[in-house]
Amino acid sequence: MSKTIAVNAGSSTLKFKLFDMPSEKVVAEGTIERIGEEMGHAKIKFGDGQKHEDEKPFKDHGAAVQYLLDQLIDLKIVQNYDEITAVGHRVVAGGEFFKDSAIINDDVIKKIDELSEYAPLHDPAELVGIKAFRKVLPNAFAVAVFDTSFHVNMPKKNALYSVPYEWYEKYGARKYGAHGTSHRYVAGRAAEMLGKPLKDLKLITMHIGAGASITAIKDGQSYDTSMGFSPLAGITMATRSGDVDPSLVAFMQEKLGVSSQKMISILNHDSGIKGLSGISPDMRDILAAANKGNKLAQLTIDIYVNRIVRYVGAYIAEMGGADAIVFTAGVGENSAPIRKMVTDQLSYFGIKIDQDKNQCHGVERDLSAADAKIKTLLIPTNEELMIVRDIERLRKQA
Ligand SMILES: Nc1ncnc2c1ncn2[C@@H]1O[C@H](COP(=O)(O)OP(=O)(O)O)[C@@H](O)[C@H]1O
Ligand SMILES: CC(=O)OP(=O)(O)O
Ligand SMILES: [Mg+2]
Repeated sequence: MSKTIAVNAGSSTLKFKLFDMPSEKVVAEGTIERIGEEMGHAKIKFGDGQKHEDEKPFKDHGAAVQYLLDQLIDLKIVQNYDEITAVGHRVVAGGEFFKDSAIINDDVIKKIDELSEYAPLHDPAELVGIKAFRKVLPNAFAVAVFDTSFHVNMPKKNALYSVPYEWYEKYGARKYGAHGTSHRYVAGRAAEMLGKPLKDLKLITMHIGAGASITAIKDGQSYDTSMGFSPLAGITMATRSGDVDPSLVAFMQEKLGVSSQKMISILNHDSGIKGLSGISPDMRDILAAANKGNKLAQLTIDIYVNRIVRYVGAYIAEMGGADAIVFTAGVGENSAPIRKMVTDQLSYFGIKIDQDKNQCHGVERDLSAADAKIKTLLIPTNEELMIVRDIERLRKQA
């Protein structure tokens, strides 16, 4: 039996799933969290319910990938790397070039490298993973699955900025969005849960993790999304600001006497939940601090919830209604209080959850109250499964 590994590098995490193929049975999976922070955490599940955990710093994604490769052998998850015959990598920015997943070769690597400026927090880290796996698995069938592919055909009226049109023609200045693999997966699951074809549904999928984006899905396709030219735009994130007035950026750049590159770095790394609260980029810490009466933590939560509500409201208007909203990713899957705050504020639209059903995390569940007009679904994302399915699809075509 051959094995396929899906590698998913997020801004603060490295996740993997190892599948037995063709059964798609997950034989090992793990997450390395809090990469780049003072203390990191690794969790690997494998075998018959065996678990391995480590509390140690991972200075960057390179360290995390090396750790993962070492553990595959040390924990005897595989005897030999050759057992893994296919590998899929999540890549955030594929620009307009990658309209679909792609078989990795030197040209594809070069192109991803070129596109890195569109997603500086992600693509370089993902390239580290691609190259490290290529070294130990030189013969594996390797595929890159792009976050942006799902959004690439969104209507131009939603993708373009109100700036000189030639910026788009000459430089590709448009909204690319991200998390497409996740939005695509949860939309498909939502259609199954609702028992209707995806193309007949209007959905709003809220991928709220360390990075976060909200997507309006209509006719089975991405119709609009909150991330922009890069994953810096949209709602408040762990360390990313989300939308800000560009004039403020220029103003602050002058006040702080920093370069535009430094300014973008501050907006990417030192803003969002972390910058507002001064406590932590992690919503768990902010909720705990707010519970103890920390006012800035409470304000951070209020801003965070407001941005989500703002986009959901906008997308209901843009699509002329919605059948369901979907919570997914780290915060969406695990935080009942955030789900409650968001849905409470959306009650005007007939969004209403059952508070008992909401007391759960990480399970697929319809959270809607009996009299809700728009359904609220909780759907744990599974980008890795989508990656594995894309690998199989491309393998058949190859
Ligand atoms: N129980 C929880 N309550 C609130 N937030 C949580 C909880 N569990 C995880 N999170 C949040 O999820 C984030 C990670 O989301 P995830 O989607 O896994 O990350 P990434 O964006 O790196 O893929 C963490 O930064 C943390 O803020
Ligand atoms: C694009 C993006 O923000 O990804 P992540 O949420 O994994 O950081
Ligand atoms: Mg992620």
